[in-house]
Amino acid sequence: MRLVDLTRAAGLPGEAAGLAEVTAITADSRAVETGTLFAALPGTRADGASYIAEAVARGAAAVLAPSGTPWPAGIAPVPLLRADDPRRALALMAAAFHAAQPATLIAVTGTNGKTSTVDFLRQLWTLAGQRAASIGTLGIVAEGFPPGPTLTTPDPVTLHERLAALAAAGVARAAIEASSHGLEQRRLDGVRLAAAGFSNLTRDHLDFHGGMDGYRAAKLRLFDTLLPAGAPAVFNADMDGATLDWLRAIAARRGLRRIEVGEAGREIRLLALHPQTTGQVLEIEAGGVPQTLELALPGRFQAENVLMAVALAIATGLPEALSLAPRLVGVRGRMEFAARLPNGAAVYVDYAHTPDALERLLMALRPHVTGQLHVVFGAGGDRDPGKRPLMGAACARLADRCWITDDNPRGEDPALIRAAIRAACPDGIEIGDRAEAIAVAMAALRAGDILAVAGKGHESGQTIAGVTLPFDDAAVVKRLAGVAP
Ligand SMILES: CC(=O)N[C@H]1[C@@H](OP(=O)(O)OP(=O)(O)OC[C@H]2O[C@@H](n3ccc(=O)[nH]c3=O)[C@H](O)[C@@H]2O)O[C@H](CO)[C@@H](O)[C@@H]1O[C@H](C)C(=O)N[C@@H](C)C(=O)N[C@H](CCC(=O)O)C(=O)O
Ligand SMILES: Nc1ncnc2c1ncn2[C@@H]1O[C@H](COP(=O)(O)OP(=O)(O)OP(=O)(O)O)[C@@H](O)[C@H]1O
Ligand SMILES: N[C@H](CCC[C@H](N)C(=O)O)C(=O)O
Ligand SMILES: [Mg+2]
Repeated sequence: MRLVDLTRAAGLPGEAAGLAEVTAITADSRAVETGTLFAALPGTRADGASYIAEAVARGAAAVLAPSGTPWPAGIAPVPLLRADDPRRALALMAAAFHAAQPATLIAVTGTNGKTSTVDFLRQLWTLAGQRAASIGTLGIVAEGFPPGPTLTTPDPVTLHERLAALAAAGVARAAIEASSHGLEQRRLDGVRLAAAGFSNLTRDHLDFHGGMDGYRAAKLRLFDTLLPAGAPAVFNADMDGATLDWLRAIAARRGLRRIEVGEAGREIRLLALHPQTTGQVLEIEAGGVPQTLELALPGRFQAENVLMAVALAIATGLPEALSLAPRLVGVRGRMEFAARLPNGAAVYVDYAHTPDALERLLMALRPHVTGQLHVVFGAGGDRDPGKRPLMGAACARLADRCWITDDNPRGEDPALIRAAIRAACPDGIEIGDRAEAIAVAMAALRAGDILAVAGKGHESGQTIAGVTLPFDDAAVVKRLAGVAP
């Protein structure tokens, strides 16, 4: 592709482009080959500008860099494109380079519920006989596609290459998770969105965003910058009032088609929720019509995610979405039933790794407990340390027995992470080794008890001191329970 066409797509002046041809785009100097456009981005650990010389030596056809970046001394010149917002320019260029995208693309953001909601959307479309994909923490889920990388929101170069491949394979519908990191880093700026959803905003990722205001602002970009005017915007009306007010104001200012779901919802209102043995019956009012909806999924948070997915599907042309919802099945690692012990006690695996998610999970399990509710949990290293005592407090308040263990300590001392949790969960029993903690907790279960193994959900590895070893909560539970995986 001609460099000048890429600069145009990114809204940059074209003079620097000359006659150069671009055969690939990357933000990683190590992946540069002859003809590649190298985006030199300042990051959290390194500055891409310091790799310009290496990229040129490898044959870069052009370089994209932040405004003001000097050309390194002694390096043969190639076209240098300077942008005030180089990450956005990169995303727009990647979109132009790969061109095709599924016609109906929906983005879902919020602290919790993104993976579940995009999975439910893919399921709804598939149940309706349409080829569909979901993209996010579980990778790319689409028939015939490998899962690929598992950032919640992929980098724009990978994303647009995959979106084009999906479109070429006839996948016309896709739902994608918009993480706050992804939105902040402009990973989605080149995506042509048909609709977007916002589930909730509670504490997470403050290490990256500095505070709740920065975290919220990153998520609001989906609505104030990325979603085209007139497009449907679905909000869970039960989220915190401050964020909902922001969203409503943005929707009004930008002419978005606002749709609200939840107990306080307008378009789909949740009137009552009746837990059943393995699922729940919802009383709802949809489009002003009272009706019941039977779900094969337990837990109020799952009901909220289903209503969000249904509203997004209806808003983008699937009127039968509500009638398909009873056929939705659970998402890997999200309130996943893992095993029942001979005495009847049940074990669930879930991805709750924030204070709110733990609270919602334990509240969802409580109606099913006739004995005691147990939870095995920890907190990830190299992530917001402030959430650790809050996670401890949520478990201390809502579970009967807490087992504090390691999640992914990454580069941190696991004992210090556990101590930070225990400060707010003093009765928690500390067992660092995760498999041992699960085994001890399972051995303590009596008839009528439920154990939640929280924090790692679908994850297939545990990262300790920077090394990831195979570890799968559900597999450990099943092995201990003597159940086939
Ligand atoms: C904090 C963060 O999001 N970092 C992501 C970001 O890295 P970065 O820009 O900070 O990169 P850096 O290492 O400082 O390097 C700066 C630049 O120099 C380049 N470089 C570096 C070395 C070299 O030899 N040559 C070279 O060109 C790098 O490619 C990069 O462009 O861009 C990288 C490439 O796309 C990502 O791999 C990396 O994700 C890291 C691994 C990560 O852990 N991200 C997590 C926190 C994340 O994004 N999580 C969210 C949220 C999950 C949730 O919702 O819970 C997600 O969407 O997954
Ligand atoms: N709507 C919700 N409200 C509150 N908690 C939820 C909700 N949906 C899911 N959860 C909790 O959060 C966990 C993660 O859910 P899910 O993977 O769907 O969220 P996510 O937003 O994709 O998370 P991540 O940011 O890690 O990708 C679940 O296992 C559950 O404990
Ligand atoms: N996307 C989240 C996942 C957290 C999962 C949990 N197991 C942990 O390691 O903290 C993050 O990177 O913060
Ligand atoms: Mg996710």
